[in-house]
Amino acid sequence: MTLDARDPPIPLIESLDELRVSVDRLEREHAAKGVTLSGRVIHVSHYLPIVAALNTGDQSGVPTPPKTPDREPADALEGPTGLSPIANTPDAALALNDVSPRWTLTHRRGHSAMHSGIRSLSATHEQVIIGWIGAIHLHPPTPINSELLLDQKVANYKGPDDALDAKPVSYASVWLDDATAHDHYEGYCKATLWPLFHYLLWQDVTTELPAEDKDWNAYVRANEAYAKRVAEVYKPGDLVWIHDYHCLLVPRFLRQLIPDAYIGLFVHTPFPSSEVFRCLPRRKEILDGMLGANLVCFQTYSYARHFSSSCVRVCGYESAPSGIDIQGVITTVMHCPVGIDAGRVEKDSHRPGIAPKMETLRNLYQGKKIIVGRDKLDVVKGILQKMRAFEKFLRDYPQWRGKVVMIQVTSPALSDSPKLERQLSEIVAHINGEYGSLDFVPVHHYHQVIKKDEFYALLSVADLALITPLRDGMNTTCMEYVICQEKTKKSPLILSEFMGISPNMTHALQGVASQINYALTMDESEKASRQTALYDIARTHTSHTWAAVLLKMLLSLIENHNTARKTPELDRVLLKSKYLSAKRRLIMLDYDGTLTPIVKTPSMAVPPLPTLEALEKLSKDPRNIVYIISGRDGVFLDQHLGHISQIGFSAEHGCFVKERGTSTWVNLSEALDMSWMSEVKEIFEYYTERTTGSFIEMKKSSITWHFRASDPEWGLFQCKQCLDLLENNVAPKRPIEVLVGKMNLEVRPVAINKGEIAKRLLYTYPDAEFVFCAGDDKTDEDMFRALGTVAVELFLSSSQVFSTSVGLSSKKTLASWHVTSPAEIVDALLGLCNDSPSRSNL
Ligand SMILES: O=P(O)(O)OC[C@H]1O[C@H](O[C@H]2O[C@H](CO)[C@@H](O)[C@H](O)[C@H]2O)[C@H](O)[C@@H](O)[C@@H]1O
Repeated sequence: MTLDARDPPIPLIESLDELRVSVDRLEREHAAKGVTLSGRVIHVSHYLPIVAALNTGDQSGVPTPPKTPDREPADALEGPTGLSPIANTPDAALALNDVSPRWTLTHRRGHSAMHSGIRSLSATHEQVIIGWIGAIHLHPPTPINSELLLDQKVANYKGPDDALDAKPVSYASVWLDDATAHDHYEGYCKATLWPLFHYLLWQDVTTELPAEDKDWNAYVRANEAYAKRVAEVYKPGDLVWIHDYHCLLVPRFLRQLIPDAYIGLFVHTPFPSSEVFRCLPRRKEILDGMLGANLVCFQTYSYARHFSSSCVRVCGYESAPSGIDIQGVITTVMHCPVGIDAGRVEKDSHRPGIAPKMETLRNLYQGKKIIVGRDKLDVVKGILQKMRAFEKFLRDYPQWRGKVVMIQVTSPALSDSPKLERQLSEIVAHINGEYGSLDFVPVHHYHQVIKKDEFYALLSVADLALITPLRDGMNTTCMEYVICQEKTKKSPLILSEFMGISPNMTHALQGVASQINYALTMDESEKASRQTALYDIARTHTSHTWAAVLLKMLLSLIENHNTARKTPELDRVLLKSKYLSAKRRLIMLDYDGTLTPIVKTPSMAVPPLPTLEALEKLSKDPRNIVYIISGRDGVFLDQHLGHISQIGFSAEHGCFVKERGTSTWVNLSEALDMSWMSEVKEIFEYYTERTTGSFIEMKKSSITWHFRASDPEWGLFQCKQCLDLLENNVAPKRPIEVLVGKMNLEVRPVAINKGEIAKRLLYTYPDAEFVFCAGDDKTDEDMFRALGTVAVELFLSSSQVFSTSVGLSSKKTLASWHVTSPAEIVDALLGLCNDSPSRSNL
């Protein structure tokens, strides 16, 4: 099978030393520009790497380690960070931490790649690690109320390797009540998000639908608690990295608490195709939660692409070259695969205890080829399918019968699946019955947590590793295998193509039954060359380089983040006071997206009642000159607003004008060359035929091609093609300007724009002492630009001119003020003409 061509392997990255130099350089550059950075990184993940137990008196009670959360099987061992085994015993932890004898803090296993990456940053940065401490194990079970005490203990916790860090690491726990913790993790995370993110729609994993609302509410509560905890420890200039699918709403909640925080989100799981993701009832909330981050990063390009595509398709957001654009605010979307602590694994794989275990295994399976597999007993790991493939191999290649053993280790998953266990036992028994004999057993299945030495011994003696999950965010076992094989057999590796690691491990084999035969008969030189390539990847793409890349990426975005001008929110008190003191007021208003919200079909964008009320009231005041300056044609404006006789109109981006109190439209484009219209129409027709849902809006002097109702990605792609054609082949020869609007492309004469109309009005009413001009899209920027120049000529001070953009404060605009919705514009207008105080005065 071939790889998805769109999912390229990650090119070789900078070495860890080079990355650290780049990070240091970026920080110096920021400092030189006056950007405050604290030199501290806050990491947020579901669990702290700590287990707490309270010994309530019965000394016989020893805390049992909690079940490992959903991570690669290697994590269920002692962890490839190579933690000293002594630290994993409560007594040792007491000695290490010097805590009250009642509390025992021990190292939590799991997420080893993430934690070793995080820890590696301590070489250069101070760090705070925030997470849930987990359920407290009481011996004997007793009610407790010792959170405060435990909080201090956690803050001062020293992990097994913390003493080696150049910069301090501290810990802060998030407190979740039992119901929230349970429904957040076992509920929304494991029963809803996990299956969906691994392409298992819920009916495949359970006969009952997940308790959607209860679990969702707990997910929200838990995510709020994580965000609050970050806010409590946050110092200006901290970089915040939030990890994984348990915390997808934390970026948004944190953004609300600390608007200027530098936030990164790393998703360790797969992110499914938008067609699957859109099945999630809370899809929009999840995406909005994630988009609170400045940077969202995934393991692979495919996952990043699926995420961007979901933002476009589910939320209707725009895709920008580097990420997702929500009204001018960009969330950058990147990918960077996590690796392992290769140096540590290398060292650990040569521990003295391993060689005798390898010898034992060799003697046990003398003369046989050994295939190894180790997976969590989780349906997404595809163990049944792997067994079926092994059976097919024995069926198709009878010459191997009696000569190959498959050693499959499964570690317990979070929640037991008796059905899966039974099915696995059945298929193992079937293969052994069919292809085994009294003195030969082809499949050896061990369902247990094996010791790291045993695991590394197994990986080292193997002739082939078979790692074939149905879906896996990354999978680091294969990297450990490659490291273990370097000094032993250089045996090949078969990987499923549905793993995050696969695009990077291009020298592994894909496919199963026939590839087992191929791998077992591979000559030594091919084995060696494949191993060299795989080893190179495992050694260079480590958990340490991953963490350094994350830091570098977030630091690289800070410049944009800081230099992006924030447009202040419209000051309604100032607006009203300037309005009241002016004897003459000029009010220029765009229509779509300013006086009425953007809707799917242009004809549905009728003015809401408050808009009509505001326009009627404003235009009745003889001191007010009110104009609508729109891209719409005169017919539409007449139909919906024509009855308000004291309003003046400009239609089709300035091509037509209807003065106040008159009923005649004056065509300002009459003298212009309009021969381009048929050519542009033909081009738009070409694209309409090929873009389902798109249509052309023909006006008298301008043409608009709409694609809002089309497939969003195809529509945007076609729009870019069409824009390219118009700009490069038509615009250079014809007197036109091509405008990129809101899900549309517009073409109008180059000589006329909304800015010209705004200038005209400013010169016509030079006695205006108050100017309010509002718009939402790029064509309205022409008005704001004109205001900037003409206001100076007319001696209008900046406090008299209220150019107002509808959009977020970080949207790029020439306007001086912003509001976030058309409703706020209308509310501000009503606030001006009503005697009652405006909303902001209340
Ligand atoms: O200058 P404006 O008053 O803002 O008008 C700009 C264009 O607006 C209309 O299209 C946009 O609004 C539609 C209704 O909300 C929406 O369906 C469409 O996707 C938007 O592009 C209008 O149809 C165009 O003629 C105007 O030029």
